[in-house]
Amino acid sequence: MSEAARYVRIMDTTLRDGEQTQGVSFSPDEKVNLAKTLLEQVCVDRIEVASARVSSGEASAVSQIVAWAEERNLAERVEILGFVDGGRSVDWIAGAGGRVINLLAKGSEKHCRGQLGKTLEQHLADVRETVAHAQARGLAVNLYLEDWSNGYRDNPDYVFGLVEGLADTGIGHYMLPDTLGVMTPERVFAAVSDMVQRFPGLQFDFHPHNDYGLATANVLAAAQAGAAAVHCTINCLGERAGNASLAEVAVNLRDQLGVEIGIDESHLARASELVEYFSGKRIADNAPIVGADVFTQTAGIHADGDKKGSLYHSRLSPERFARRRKYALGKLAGKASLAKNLERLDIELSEENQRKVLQRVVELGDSKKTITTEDLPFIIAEVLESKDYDHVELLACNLSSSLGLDSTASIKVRVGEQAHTAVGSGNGGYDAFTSALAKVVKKQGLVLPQLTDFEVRIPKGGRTDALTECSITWQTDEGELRTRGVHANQVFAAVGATVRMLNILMHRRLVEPKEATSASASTSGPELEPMRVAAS
Ligand SMILES: CC(C)C(=O)C(=O)O
Repeated sequence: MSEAARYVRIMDTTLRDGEQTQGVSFSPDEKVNLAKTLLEQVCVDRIEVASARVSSGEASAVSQIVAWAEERNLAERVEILGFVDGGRSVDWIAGAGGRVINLLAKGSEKHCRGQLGKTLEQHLADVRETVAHAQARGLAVNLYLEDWSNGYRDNPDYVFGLVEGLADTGIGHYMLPDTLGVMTPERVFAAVSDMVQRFPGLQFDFHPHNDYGLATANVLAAAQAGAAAVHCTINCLGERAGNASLAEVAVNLRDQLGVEIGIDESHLARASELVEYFSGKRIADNAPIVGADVFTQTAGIHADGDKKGSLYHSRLSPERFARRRKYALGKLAGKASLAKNLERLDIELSEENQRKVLQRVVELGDSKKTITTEDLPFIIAEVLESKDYDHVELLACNLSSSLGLDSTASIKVRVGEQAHTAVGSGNGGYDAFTSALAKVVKKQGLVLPQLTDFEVRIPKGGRTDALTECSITWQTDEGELRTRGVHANQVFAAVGATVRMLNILMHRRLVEPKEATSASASTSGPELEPMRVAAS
């Protein structure tokens, strides 16, 4: 069979190994949602969702996932880690409705002797008994050879003896973990090839760890050596340095090895985001495929190449992952970066005004500010002294915070031509401010949009007098909007970002429709709807 026709299965263990990431614990509901995403949207072949006997919450998560999977004929693709423990794991898994046990056996003689105090023969007998018990209770069995990487290196005969001694048991997959993430691609290739050739009738999985940062490379080596399946996790979660990133594994198997896989790449970024929310572990902005910035061209020369016909083309196009190319604005930006951003905002500027705006963008970049596409209209407004984004202005604001009492805010805000005052209280200065602001915007028949992310940063170095940058993401009727505010006081940075958001939304509602109307030469024009920026 040619390499291109070979199908390599992917087993995702975000919900088991991923939960062994320090500080990560998924609730049963989160597990159910992630299981659905993995099987139905990302389309991995198998998922490992829990370790047996962990808790009653875990049993409930397994039951719910399996019940959902049963209805869709997917239950055989849901696996649970279990132990050689006199049948207790088997009973726990069967009791929760599970259909597959991934049984953890000792893949290294050192562990077998040192941890269990047993010989290979004794361990084999225990494993065989557990396998028979699992099968009697209707479970399919896969077998992990724990610490196989070191076990194979130190005493391969022990490993061969273990596999040979189980060959007649009907075990589905023999799973070869690099438990401590110590292998190199060359070692993985040699060792997996040896196992595959020595036991031609068996199916081997490779289970990586990323301690040396080689997990993805090791997975590729295992696939090349003939592994039937490889393991990975979303966002590279997993014990210590993690497992291997599903997104990286998927694109490399496809693009570098040309093997077939079942993954739907258009769901990778969304799944990664979901895991970020549920795990509380943010990924780096430059994480391949799923990081926030990996489709952003920063250098003006790259933007120029794109403008002149995709000269910097790569197979990793953002569209492939349902994402969008962005062009960063900062001190490295050039005319083409600005042009691409203006295009996205549908703004046309004369050559002269583009030159002025670019100059300002570079100046701001020089003072280390990051500039978002959404900032651009403000820079344009500032540079061209346009009043376009001058719908709302905070004229005065007094915030007070104290221990044991609510914070209070007293504000004076201009909306259009009119000044309004309001007071509010809340849990912290910003909460108090938004409660006062909500009263002002309510008078205009508006509600503030939902805030979905709030990030405060200071420049590296951590001076207490540093500027603070607050980035807020809002869910508006027209999609996500991110605005920034910069101030020495972090609450006022957030206040700045909020006023900016209101100006953008008011501009969209009050000015852009009018422009569209006059551009289409209508004399009467439709009545403007009252602005409702989002459901509260
Ligand atoms: C628990 C086992 C299967 C594991 O994750 C490993 O050995 O890496």
